[in-house]
Amino acid sequence: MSRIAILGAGSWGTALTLSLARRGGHELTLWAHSPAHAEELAETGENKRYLPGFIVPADVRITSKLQDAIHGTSVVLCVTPSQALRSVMEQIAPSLTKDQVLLSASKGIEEKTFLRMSQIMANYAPENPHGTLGGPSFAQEVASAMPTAITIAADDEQIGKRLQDDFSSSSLRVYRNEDVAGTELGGALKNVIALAAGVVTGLELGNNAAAALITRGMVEVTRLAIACGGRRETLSGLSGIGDLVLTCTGGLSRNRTVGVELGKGRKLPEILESLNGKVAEGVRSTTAALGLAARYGVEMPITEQMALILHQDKSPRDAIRELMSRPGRLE
Ligand SMILES: NC(=O)C1=CN([C@@H]2O[C@H](COP(=O)(O)OP(=O)(O)OC[C@H]3O[C@@H](n4cnc5c(N)ncnc54)[C@H](O)[C@@H]3O)[C@@H](O)[C@H]2O)C=CC1
Ligand SMILES: O=C(CO)COP(=O)(O)O
Repeated sequence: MSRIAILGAGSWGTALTLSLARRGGHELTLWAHSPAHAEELAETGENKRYLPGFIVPADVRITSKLQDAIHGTSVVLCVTPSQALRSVMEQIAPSLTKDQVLLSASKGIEEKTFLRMSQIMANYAPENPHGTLGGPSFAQEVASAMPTAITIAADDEQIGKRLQDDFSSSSLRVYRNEDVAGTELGGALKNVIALAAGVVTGLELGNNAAAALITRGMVEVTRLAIACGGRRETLSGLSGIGDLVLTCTGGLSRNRTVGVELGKGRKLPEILESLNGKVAEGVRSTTAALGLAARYGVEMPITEQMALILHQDKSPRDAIRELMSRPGRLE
């Protein structure tokens, strides 16, 4: 049995809580950022705002107090939006004991520092074991117990095996690897490409264009991940091509949806407003991805055009035209 704190009661934190509860054998605490949200969750069991239609079992403890949430747990699962992880780590670091495993399930890169989630966790808790959870996994489908395969990466093999066992169930198949950097970057960078795939769909450019975008997107994601220390095999796996395909083609993706709306000509602030507090990580990870690309001298033409659309109001049609008119090159 593990005592697990789930930090983040958005759709993914809630879906993982439901999945862990269904597996059974754990003591679970779910932390919600807002006290009002925690109160509503504790009272009704339903996460009406972020994952309506599912009931969190009554034996899952709900709290809005971070110290209470992590106290006495063996695993601390961080599932906040990426840009909020630093603030959570700052608050919990003084109370952590060295044996508590820190596992991130967020998919983003910190905007100002270009750091991955595990690097932020290691900054605040260098002696704690840590890992990351990735792979193609829409929260609604996991919450519905639809068959899903994910991957958990941890540098320490024994920790990885323990986490694999903790999360595995009849509807959640968990693979394992030791490439934390590759797994995190696969998850974060696919969001940028999903925005671009959405743009292509919103512009009604056809299936050929979408397939080209996904394929060339994968090339630049892989290039950067490898430059940052990731392994090519990881990018060919669930947290690379698996998550990229899901997010670029699945109607449930928030990132793809933002791209579709941009392609249709709507403006970013208005689109973000209509997400009603739900996070589309790619919007802020695009800048960080470009920062990393510059640091490592990696070419990322799709990411570059996506940044111009998002942050400099470039017309999506002009961005695609520019991608199409790049000089011919070897594949
Ligand atoms: N929803 C999904 O299907 C999946 C999401 N993820 C990742 O999980 C992470 C969390 O996303 P979702 O659960 O989808 O979020 P969401 O979009 O459902 O909800 C946003 C969450 O952020 C919280 N929040 C807002 N400001 C905060 C702050 N300052 N500090 C802490 N929390 C704050 C809100 O209370 C809410 O719980 C993201 O990195 C996302 O990429 C990963 C796999 C699947
Ligand atoms: O990461 C996801 C599925 O694996 C969810 O993607 P979105 O954040 O685009 O909804």
